[in-house]
Amino acid sequence: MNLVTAAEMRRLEQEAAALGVSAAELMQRAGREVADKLAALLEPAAGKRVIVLVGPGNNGGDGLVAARHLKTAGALTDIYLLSPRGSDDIVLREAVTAGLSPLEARYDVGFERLRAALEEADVVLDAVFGTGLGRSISGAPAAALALVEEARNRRPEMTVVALDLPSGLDADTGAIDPSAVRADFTITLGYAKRGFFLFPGAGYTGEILVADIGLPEGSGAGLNTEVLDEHLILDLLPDRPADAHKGTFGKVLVAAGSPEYAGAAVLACQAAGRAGAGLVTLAAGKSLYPVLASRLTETTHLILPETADGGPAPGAAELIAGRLKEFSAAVIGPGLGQSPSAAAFTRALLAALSRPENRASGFAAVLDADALNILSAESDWWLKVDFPAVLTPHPGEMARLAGLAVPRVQSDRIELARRCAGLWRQVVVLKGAHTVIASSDGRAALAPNANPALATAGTGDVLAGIIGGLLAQGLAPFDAARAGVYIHAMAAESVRAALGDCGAVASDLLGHIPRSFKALKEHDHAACH
Ligand SMILES: NC(=O)C1=CN([C@@H]2O[C@H](COP(=O)(O)OP(=O)(O)OC[C@H]3O[C@@H](n4cnc5c(N)ncnc54)[C@H](O)[C@@H]3O)[C@@H](O)[C@H]2O)[C@H](O)CC1
Ligand SMILES: [K+]
Repeated sequence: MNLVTAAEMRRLEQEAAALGVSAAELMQRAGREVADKLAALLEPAAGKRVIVLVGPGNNGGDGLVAARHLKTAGALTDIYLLSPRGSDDIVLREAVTAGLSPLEARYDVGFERLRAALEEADVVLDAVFGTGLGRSISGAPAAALALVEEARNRRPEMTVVALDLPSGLDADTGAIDPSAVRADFTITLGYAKRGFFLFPGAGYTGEILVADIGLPEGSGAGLNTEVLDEHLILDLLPDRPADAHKGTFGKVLVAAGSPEYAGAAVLACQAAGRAGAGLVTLAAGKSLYPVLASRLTETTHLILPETADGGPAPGAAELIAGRLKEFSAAVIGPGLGQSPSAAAFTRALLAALSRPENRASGFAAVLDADALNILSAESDWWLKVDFPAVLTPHPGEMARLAGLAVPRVQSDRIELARRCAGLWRQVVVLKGAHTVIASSDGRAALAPNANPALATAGTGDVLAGIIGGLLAQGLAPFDAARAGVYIHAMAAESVRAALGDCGAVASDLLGHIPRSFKALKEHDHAACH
């Protein structure tokens, strides 16, 4: 599903106008679509009490058109003008002609009429501000939204529906005005807005419904930001031919683990296998072998010589380099640690991978965790990653890679990931609530959900393994990253459904990975038959 900024939405409206679909016509379609979707939510609409809060601009205009259609559908509809609208306002005149008597804030002393209406309302339709919000909300709009919040706290059965977006939510950044009211539903026009998938805004939309307002065919062609959905992911997943053998599904080399973080190697290897790789080989230090081998039944081992401190010895990377052509993918970093020996090993391994003669065609690697931290210690580090890679930083690792502070990373997640993917010429997976996946060609995708069950040690190792497993099966880096993030999120959702928000651990995800693939394919099968 494409996402837009406010400016992109305005451009689409202008393109529609150039094709003969006027703003007035778009408003009529928008209002009618909003009314239809709201009536479907209310089913039946007849007899339900709806109050439409109308702002000064086109968002308010949409609200007036919706109010008229809701009245026609039998809803007991009130319109409440937060600001005066011009006497030549066609949609206001149409509403009045249809028998709606607008209440006006300017005449409503102490907001008594609004308070009374809110005591009986089944639904509040928030048509105060949309993509034209330009400054902090104050005056009557702020007072009215505060009364909605109060009424909803008193009467939780009252439903708040945002028109296009919750008033006070920044369509581009997800920033929230203090007056913003959380919506139970957001009926958004044309395309969902980027701010719906950026916190704190992501916590204000409620369920998102997209209203088709008849933008011209292909209007989304120039858009470069999407939110992942199952149809997209299904198209990306590798085939599983019946006559397959383990070589069909590729071989992953995992360079991970250290005495302090042995579990990361276990999680990454198991996740790669669970994601469908044909064979997983773990390159880790000799002293770790007994522990890891006891935890990894299906994994084979490339045992590395060690230094006294338990890190990879010099020559360990060359040992791997000599076998690299056996592998279609690698996962480098989980639990490696940042000891001098681990740093030297990582740099040598990346240098070996940067020589094409060492790589199978189509090879790609996931660089995760300590591999990223070790890289970021060097200036122009991206010049040393001269092979296809998927970088999977969390915000702290991204900050170090980009040379920025974490708040700066978090304040501009989509565009920063996109810019860095272009500069570093790699796929960047910026993890966090609504993980961003950016490609060097300018495309960006967002994970559809934000799941606190993922905020625990080791889930990143699992994600790195899943992406490595998909790369091994021949997916291009951007495809493997998008599919991996989506499957990882699906697995987390089913873990949360089974275990709740607290107490799930990363290894709980593993069994849910194949189930997520299965659920996707069964859902597709059901949808097609
Ligand atoms: N997407 C589409 O194809 C269509 C969308 N429509 C709707 O248009 C709004 C955007 O309308 P716009 O008039 O640009 O702005 P708003 O209605 O969001 O804001 C109202 C108006 O208020 C002023 N303003 C801004 N911030 C404040 C503030 N804090 N306090 C007071 N006043 C403020 C400013 O002048 C704004 O212009 C979009 O969301 C859709 O709902 C089209 O109607 C149909 C096509
Ligand atoms: K709104």
